[in-house]
Amino acid sequence: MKSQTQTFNHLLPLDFDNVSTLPDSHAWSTTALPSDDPCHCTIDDRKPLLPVIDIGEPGAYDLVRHACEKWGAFQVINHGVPLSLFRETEFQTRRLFSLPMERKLLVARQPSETIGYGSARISPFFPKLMWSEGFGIMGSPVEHARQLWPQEHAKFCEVMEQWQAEMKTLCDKILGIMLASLGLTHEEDMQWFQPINGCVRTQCLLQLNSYPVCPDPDRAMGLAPHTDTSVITLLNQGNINGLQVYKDGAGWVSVEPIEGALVVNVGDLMQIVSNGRFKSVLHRAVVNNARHRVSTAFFYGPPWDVEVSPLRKLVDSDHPPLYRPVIWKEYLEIKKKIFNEALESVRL
Ligand SMILES: O=C(O)CCC(=O)C(=O)O
Ligand SMILES: [Fe+2]
Repeated sequence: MKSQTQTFNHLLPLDFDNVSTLPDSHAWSTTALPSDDPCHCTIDDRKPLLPVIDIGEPGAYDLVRHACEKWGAFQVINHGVPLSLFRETEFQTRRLFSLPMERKLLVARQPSETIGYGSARISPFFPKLMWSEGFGIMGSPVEHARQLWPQEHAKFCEVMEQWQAEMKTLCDKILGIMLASLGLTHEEDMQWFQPINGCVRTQCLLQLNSYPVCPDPDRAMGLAPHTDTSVITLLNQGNINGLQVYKDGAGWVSVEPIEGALVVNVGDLMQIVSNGRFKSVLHRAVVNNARHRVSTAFFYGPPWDVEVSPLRKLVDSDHPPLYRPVIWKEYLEIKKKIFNEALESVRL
């Protein structure tokens, strides 16, 4: 009975609108708290800032390589995605999360699935629950949207499909820049990344995240520390502070929101294909007691059946392969079992 209740809690978020104090289930121990670190919520002058890169500039390749090696992340500007679409996507995201809990539960995510409404998928790996709720979309969200808004779902679907299309095109481009920055071309070096009829075959997930106003943000966690399983992730974090990335030697660094910028995360698969040159960034989201924050994360990866391994040209006698070949589907299963230890477990 007890374990059933726990599983239930891990899947379904709290009805945050009806909670005025932080329940014990969501109160993190002091060692895991965001506020154990001076960087919480404010930008600290002593901390380095996550690089902001204009990908239209000729020097972008070197900056991208440097950022991926040193941080595993950067903010991208001048990427061509219209600001109006950023606003519409945020509007539709807020519209979804502001629905009453009974309605959101109509599209609750099943335990083995990634799409639908629920708690953070990483919840089972932590002793406390997170102050957030999420909604996963793969391709058309129409089935779920129809249940959420029997009459008025067309606009939500249109905006989310347009956002996914823009994110996919931009990921194709950014991955091209990342490979080129290492002296590689996708045609020769990364076979799954070859466009067929002008289109790269990929498997992507759009995750909408919501972090309601929290009565006790210093004792709560929005999204606990994790690396993304993707090749790369494009995150629109909106205009409210909350995202933090971990940098060796600097600790947790807040990522300053910039209107119209997107955060690019190097994911686990990119760390594998780059043979450890690019690092999968550890990151988390903290919460606040004043403003409801939403974000959208677009996880970009190859089709499930593709085998991923360190790219041939990055391996030689001085640089032996650091990771064994792994099929993406298999890697996801490993991640579901051992979470942040997954990368280490495929290391040679
Ligand atoms: O909301 C954020 O800033 C972070 C989201 C994130 O890391 C994720 O969805 O994987
Ligand atoms: Fe993430």
